[in-house]
Amino acid sequence: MIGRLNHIAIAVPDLDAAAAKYRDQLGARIGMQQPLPEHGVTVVFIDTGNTKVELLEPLGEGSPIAAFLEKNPGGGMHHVCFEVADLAAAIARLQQAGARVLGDGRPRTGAHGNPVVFLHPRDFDGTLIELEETGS
Ligand SMILES: CC[C@@H](C(=O)O)C(=O)SCCNC(=O)CCNC(=O)[C@H](O)C(C)(C)COP(=O)(O)OP(=O)(O)OC[C@H]1O[C@@H](n2cnc3c(N)ncnc32)[C@H](O)[C@@H]1OP(=O)(O)O
Ligand SMILES: [Co+2]
Repeated sequence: MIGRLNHIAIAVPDLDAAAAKYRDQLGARIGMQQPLPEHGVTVVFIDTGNTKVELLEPLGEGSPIAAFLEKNPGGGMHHVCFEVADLAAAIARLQQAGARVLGDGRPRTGAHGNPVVFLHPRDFDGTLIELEETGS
């Protein structure tokens, strides 16, 4: 069911500082900062060729990454995102198996304009998983 690894997300306390490190020390190509208030985060994507890194900084009150950064003030690996061709079918299969789709269980529009959902980390060995419908 899952396809390519679309991105690995890293929560950071300071997005400008993190992006500068990837650019200046790792020689990475840094995308534009995207504030996504509907997701409570500001993101920067880094294209590594075979996948992407998503740097995440909290935005606004009640950010879903706020508690994570309180526990990990220096930042850390936050989630992995896999591509799926049919998100509705994936959700049905996961819920049938007892996995929890976060929020109201319905897809939202993610940073790439595609439908996304998140799966509870306790159901996947302590890893928060994002599924993104890419249609391929
Ligand atoms: C920009 C859009 C999009 C994209 O297109 O790429 C994004 O990536 S947005 C990214 C941010 N959005 C989200 O993360 C949405 C889904 N996340 C959530 O709903 C919450 O973060 C969460 C997973 C429910 C956790 O919320 P939190 O407030 O931290 O709840 P708890 O403290 O109750 O945590 C429960 C449990 O889970 C552990 N946890 C929390 N976050 C993670 C994590 N990132 N990875 C692994 N484990 C995590 C937390 O430690 C608790 O564990 P226990 O203490 O063992 O109960
Ligand atoms: Co993501």
